[in-house]
Amino acid sequence: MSLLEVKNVHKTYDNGVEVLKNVNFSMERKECLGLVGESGCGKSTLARCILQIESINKGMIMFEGTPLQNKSERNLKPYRKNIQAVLQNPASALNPKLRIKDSLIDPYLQYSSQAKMKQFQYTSEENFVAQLLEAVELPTGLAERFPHELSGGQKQRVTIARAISIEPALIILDEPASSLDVLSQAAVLRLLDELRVTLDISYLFISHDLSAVHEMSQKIMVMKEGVIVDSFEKENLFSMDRHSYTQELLTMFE
Ligand SMILES: Nc1ncnc2c1ncn2[C@@H]1O[C@H](COP(=O)(O)OP(=O)(O)OP(=O)(O)O)[C@@H](O)[C@H]1O
Repeated sequence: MSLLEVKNVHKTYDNGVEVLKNVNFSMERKECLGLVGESGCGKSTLARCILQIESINKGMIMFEGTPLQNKSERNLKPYRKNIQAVLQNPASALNPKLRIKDSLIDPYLQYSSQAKMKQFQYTSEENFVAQLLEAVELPTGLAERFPHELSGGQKQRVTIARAISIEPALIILDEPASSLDVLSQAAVLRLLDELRVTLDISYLFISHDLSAVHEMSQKIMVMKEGVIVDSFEKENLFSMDRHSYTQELLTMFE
């Protein structure tokens, strides 16, 4: 059984614009699936539909074989624990009024009854926060600070630490490094790649940057105007039978 299955998904916003058109794909455990496409093609809408923040008009989104739509918030809780997200802007993901330690402990407090922990052991709040900061290569001294006292790269590492803290099966990474400078981008992507292997997590890695997607993913999907136009194993990116749009994106490949 696949970890995530997206079947014939259509999404139209209230303004009548059809943003997702018959989207189909599945994801396996421990893999990184890349989704690339230009701005406005519907990538973040798809992410929000999988996260059950946005409803779909047609189709099905299944996690470990169970359809997620039409579930009550109470019945969705185990899935919310298992599908976490790291988004583009870390500043808006962190509560400015909370110290880093309080932001880090919050998902565990919400989901501890659902969390079967393998990697991070909760013995005390201080120790748990220290394990998380260490996992994302931040000094433990940052625990007492507020978000505005951290750099963009450090803030994004904190949001990654929050996402992994409850050991989800899947993390949706929506442009996780795009707001950072080039050096921090590379460092954050390397960290994410290492964490996926250490923690046995799957990623849906969403980006407009084909080279970053190629670097991170085992499989790649290409989206254009709400349609998955191409889908292939990473090794086949340069193959001659790629869709013309993938070939267009390849001309910008760094
Ligand atoms: N809440 C909304 N209501 C109406 N239209 C929306 C809404 N959110 C997004 N859209 C529209 O849906 C389309 C897809 O947007 P989406 O954010 O999913 O694209 P994207 O590929 O993630 O783009 P980007 O990389 O710039 O974030 C765009 O035309 C956008 O204007």
